[in-house]
Amino acid sequence: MIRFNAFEMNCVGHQSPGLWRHPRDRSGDYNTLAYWTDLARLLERGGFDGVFLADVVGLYDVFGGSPAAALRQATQVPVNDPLLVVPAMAAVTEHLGFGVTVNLSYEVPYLLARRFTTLDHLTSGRIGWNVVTGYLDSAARAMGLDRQRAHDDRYDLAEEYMAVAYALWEGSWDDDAVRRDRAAGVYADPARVRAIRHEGPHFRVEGVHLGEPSPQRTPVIYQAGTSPKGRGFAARHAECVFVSGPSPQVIAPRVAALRQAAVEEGRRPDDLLIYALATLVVAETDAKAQAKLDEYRSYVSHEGALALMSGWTGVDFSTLDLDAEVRHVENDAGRSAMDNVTRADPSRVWTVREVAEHVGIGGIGPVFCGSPATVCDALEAFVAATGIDGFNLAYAVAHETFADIVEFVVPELQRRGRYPMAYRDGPLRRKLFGRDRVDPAHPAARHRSVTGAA
Ligand SMILES: Cc1cc2nc3c(=O)[nH]c(=O)nc-3n(C[C@H](O)[C@H](O)[C@H](O)COP(=O)(O)O)c2cc1C
Repeated sequence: MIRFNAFEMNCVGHQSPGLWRHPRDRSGDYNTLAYWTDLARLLERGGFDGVFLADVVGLYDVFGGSPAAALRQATQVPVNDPLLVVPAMAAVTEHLGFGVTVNLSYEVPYLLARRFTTLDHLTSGRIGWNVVTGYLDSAARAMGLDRQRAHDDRYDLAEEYMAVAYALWEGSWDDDAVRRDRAAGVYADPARVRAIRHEGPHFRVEGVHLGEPSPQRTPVIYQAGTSPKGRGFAARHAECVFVSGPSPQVIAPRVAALRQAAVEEGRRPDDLLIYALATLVVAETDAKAQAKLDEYRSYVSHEGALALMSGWTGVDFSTLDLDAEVRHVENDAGRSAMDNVTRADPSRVWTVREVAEHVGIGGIGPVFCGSPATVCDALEAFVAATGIDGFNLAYAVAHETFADIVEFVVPELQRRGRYPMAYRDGPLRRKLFGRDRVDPAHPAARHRSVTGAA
């Protein structure tokens, strides 16, 4: 089976800088409820596993040393809170999952754990957390730091953060703690609820989790870092992993390394569902699809694309000649973004111009363009070449790109027996993995048997 996620963000244009100017693009309506409820209904009609909401808490101000280009081009700014649109989407759907990005570097674990518990209740167990640590110094400065933590230290902090969150979700309330016994006048049995006690280098927490047990308790954990340190984190914690790169040559070794790392952590290779970034431009015929893509491309903003790339990599692309070759640099921004256009595929050399053109539609992932048959052939070939489980689909034009996928691609994949015909019932984790609670081999499960009363 090939699985689909929709890649979205509570902002304008997300991964296709400049296309907000397209006359049919709706992403400028991101600050209305109808934008999100229409999207949710559409994706559920197409049997998508979920909508994955990206987020950043800073501005893309690396390009030209200022946020001017990002602001001009709506390069992931303005950006609203991703968690707050989830209840509206949940209210109009029954099955769609919600993988929501929250950067833990600037959130208190005790409060964030409660927000996820709240959403797990309100979505009937359809919430997931894309755990990120950020890559923008602008975010760190806005939060009172001089710069962000060093790359690998961010993952160390994340490791401790997860232990606190798991203890709150899994260890504070027993399964039978909530009695709701009207006759006895007992809502919750105090003997079955306890404070978690954590003391580590970054966090000291003593407290009872504020929310009562939700359907999944721990949200489905998503992760998207593929540096060696990021991969280790994913191998321990992630249930779903998002990878991105321009070609199977870049993606395949990352997928193999992730599954191998999961095995080294005592998990099974298929305990990870891996989704690769891609954008599909599809129409009745190859010629019509190509015409559509050409028209989309005429709206691409190169400045916006390079502002994005500069933010992801921490390298100011405005200082480079458009025809210069992109060379590898290591710094404290994201590592995989730079690798994608440098050392991940030594057979391919990228100029700055080529990066701008490529990133302009759907970010750093590939664009598959053509008739339903052509696109489905390409998707099947990509899966066979990489070992991924599905695609994290970006849009060129909101919501037209997803509407085309639901109309053209999903039925063709179903006809080929490569796409689910219906959702499974139950929480997101049951739909994806056949169980409501984390697998016993997952580190969250270790926090289940805490003893001692509050
Ligand atoms: C498909 C995809 C989506 C991502 N979404 C976000 C996001 O929404 N917010 C964020 O701060 N980082 C996001 N990231 C960045 C990762 O969380 C991570 O910081 C980045 O890939 C660098 O990690 P690495 O150096 O371990 O590779 C995303 C990465 C990928 C591949």
